[in-house]
Amino acid sequence: MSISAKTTALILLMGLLLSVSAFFIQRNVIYPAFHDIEVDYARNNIDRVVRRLEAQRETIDFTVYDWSAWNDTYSFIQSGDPEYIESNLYPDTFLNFGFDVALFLDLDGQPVWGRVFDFPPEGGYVDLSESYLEAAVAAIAGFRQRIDTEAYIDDQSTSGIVEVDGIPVLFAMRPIVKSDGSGPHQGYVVFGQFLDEELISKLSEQIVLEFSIDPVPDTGVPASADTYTLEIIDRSTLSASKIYSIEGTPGLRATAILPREITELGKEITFYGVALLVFLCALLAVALLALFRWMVVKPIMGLKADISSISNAMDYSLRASIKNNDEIGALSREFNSMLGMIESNNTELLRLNAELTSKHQKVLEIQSELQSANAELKRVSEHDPLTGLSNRLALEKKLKQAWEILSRTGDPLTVMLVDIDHFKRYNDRYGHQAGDDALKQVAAILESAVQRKSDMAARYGGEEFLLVLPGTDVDAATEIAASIRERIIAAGIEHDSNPVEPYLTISIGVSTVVPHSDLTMEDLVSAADKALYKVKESGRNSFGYEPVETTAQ
Ligand SMILES: Nc1nc2c(ncn2[C@@H]2O[C@H](COP(=O)(O)OP(=O)(O)OP(=O)(O)O)[C@@H](O)[C@H]2O)c(=O)[nH]1
Repeated sequence: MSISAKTTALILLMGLLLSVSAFFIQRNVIYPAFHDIEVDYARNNIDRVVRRLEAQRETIDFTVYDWSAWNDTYSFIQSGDPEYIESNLYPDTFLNFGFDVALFLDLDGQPVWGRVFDFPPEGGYVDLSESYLEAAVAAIAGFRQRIDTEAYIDDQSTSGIVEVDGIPVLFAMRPIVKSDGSGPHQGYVVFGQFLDEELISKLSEQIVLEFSIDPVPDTGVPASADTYTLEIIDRSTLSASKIYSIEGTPGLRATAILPREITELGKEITFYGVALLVFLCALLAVALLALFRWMVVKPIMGLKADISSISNAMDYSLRASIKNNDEIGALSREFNSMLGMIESNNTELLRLNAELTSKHQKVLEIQSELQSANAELKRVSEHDPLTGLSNRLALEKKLKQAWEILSRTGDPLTVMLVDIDHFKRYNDRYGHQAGDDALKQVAAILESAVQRKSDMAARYGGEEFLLVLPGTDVDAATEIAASIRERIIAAGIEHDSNPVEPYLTISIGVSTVVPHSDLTMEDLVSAADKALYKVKESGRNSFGYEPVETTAQ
């Protein structure tokens, strides 16, 4: 797997991890945070509804307070004077003060005066007293028990919600006292307001929030101030409810249907956040990869191409180009330094090789000279310097070798001892130099007379020569000896002091034997010598044969 592929995989993995992390962070942290904000928002809104209802109750209570601590009301409740009603409590008074129900109760809770009006939106009013007054008194009168008559009477009041013919009525009740707040109290003033659709709609407009109310039966269990009910209706709406309690008694459940804009916003932010992150990760991955390829892969591939071309060309004087001052640049420098070392080693190697070749050449020359010298030494050591024939040393080696070979093959070995007749006289007559020349001439004739490769003509000593003829029997030897004598005569070398003939003559002693262990080489040569002696005795210029006799014989 290439570095590029590994890096791509790593970056993609990191991008994936980042995106997954972002997704889970958005889902488990940000989205729940939005949800909490939405819940707070819902609670705040339903609290606004409850506060608005409470404000409405306070308004009623404030109005009740005005009317209950008024000397005219105090007198009215005692006297029942209709003048008070006619002067103050006509329908418009209801409308102006914002109540629908007005009750003046005596200390026993019996109505001294009471009216129930409805004010339709189209104007005017409807007197509902006949239908609802009795029910309203029955529902409300009992609340006077909540007023503590032993306490400072001017501070006493009570409020509540009752249902009159299925419609909740928000009311306030206070004891009737004198204008200065003193008592004893003489009954109770109650003003109430129908919490009908019209009023709820009006209140909704005021707080810019639609809500609805439902009566809550008094179970006797006080509702907690923090009792909220939140229900998700669908993706875009939720319902928030809270019990509106008065003096600890649950009265109404206020419910608002709220848009889930915050959650939707959270979802959108989560979605777009993750999408943006994924996009940025992809962008970053592409950018990082491009950067990586440009900064790392490209220089490495460049270095690889340089190395390949240098390696293929095997030219270590070339250098890799250094384009960056970073780790890859350092690598290129190291490579170049290594090339320098290789080049220097190569040069040294070539120099050493040339030196070695030259030395080898010299050794070969010396070897050749040595061989020549050896050959010359051998030649000199085995040849006679005057005649060029083999000398005694070579002769003895030859004889020994031929003796050993022929003793195995059973072939005959002939030796001929050749001696120049009266050579002393020749020297005396012609001089020693002429003697040397004559020796050379005789040697040349002897050399040409032995034809086989295995034959040898050697200078035996002085004017004596010995011919060694392996494989030559007596007959052939006799022929050769005769031929040699004739060739010497034919040479016609003047020797006028020779008593035999006026030219140079020779005498030859021949002996032939099949070598065997009972004889020695010396026996053979001795026989030839004996034959020569006999020839010399019998007048010279001839040849003679003498068989071999063992030393023992
Ligand atoms: N010029 C020359 N003479 C040599 C050489 N070697 C030996 N001689 C001579 O050869 C002569 C041999 O003489 P002798 O041994 O008496 O024999 P000869 O005179 O040949 O008599 P016969 O052999 O009996 O016929 C001597 O005078 C030697 O000096 C040589 O290398 N050069």
